[in-house]
Amino acid sequence: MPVLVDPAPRGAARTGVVQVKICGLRTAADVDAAARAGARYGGFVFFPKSPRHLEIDAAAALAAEAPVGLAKVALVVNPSDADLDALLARMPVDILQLHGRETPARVTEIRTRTGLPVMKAVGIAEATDLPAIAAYEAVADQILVDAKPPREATLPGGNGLAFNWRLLQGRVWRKPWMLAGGLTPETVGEAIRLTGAAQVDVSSGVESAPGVKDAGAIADFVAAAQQA
Ligand SMILES: O=C(O)c1ccccc1N[C@@H]1O[C@H](COP(=O)(O)O)[C@@H](O)[C@H]1O
Repeated sequence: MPVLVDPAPRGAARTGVVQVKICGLRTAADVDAAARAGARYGGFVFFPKSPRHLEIDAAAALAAEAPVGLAKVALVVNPSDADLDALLARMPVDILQLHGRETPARVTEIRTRTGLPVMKAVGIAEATDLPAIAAYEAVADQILVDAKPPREATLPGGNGLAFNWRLLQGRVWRKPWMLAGGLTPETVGEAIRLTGAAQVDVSSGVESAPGVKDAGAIADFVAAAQQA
């Protein structure tokens, strides 16, 4: 599996087909639905408080059967070295998604230690949150631009919450980035048009219940993103 970097990552001047990540895959049918729909990335969540959480062996079994074209993204939150060692000893992972309070120094450490591409999530609610993206693009391979979770939220992501996409208009970053946060088959086209995102990520927006993926919604989401 080659390192996944979008050919035209630098902001609004998007060219080519939008690449899609379907996050929170929990069953073989979910993996199949994502791959058949044309998703580029499949996300596996390792966060026990999430309805999408998987034990390592369950995720490893799904990952082993995933088609080559679907990059396997392991979503972890403030992982210790021991957590990472345990995960990577048992599961083939193409990209690590860091979705906690990992500092830029910790991102560098994890990238060096694991040798894997790292995608760092940055939460956005207002313009003052944007400078964090620059700090992380210096050290991560990709940035996941997500909605900032509300203070009372149990999950650091996967809350089905969108942010004001206009905040990203005209912004240019050096590294590839992916738009996330409350996207749905109905809204992803507008989100892409407003932000110029070349990559998008969804979890709640393609579910019939928390943690239960809907194959039809996955197909609709990927089609809408690719047609935007
Ligand atoms: O999906 C989860 O349960 C989750 C848990 C902990 C951290 C992140 C999580 N999901 C990520 O959040 C964004 C947005 O998700 P949504 O589409 O708004 O539901 C996405 O990147 C997921 O990978």
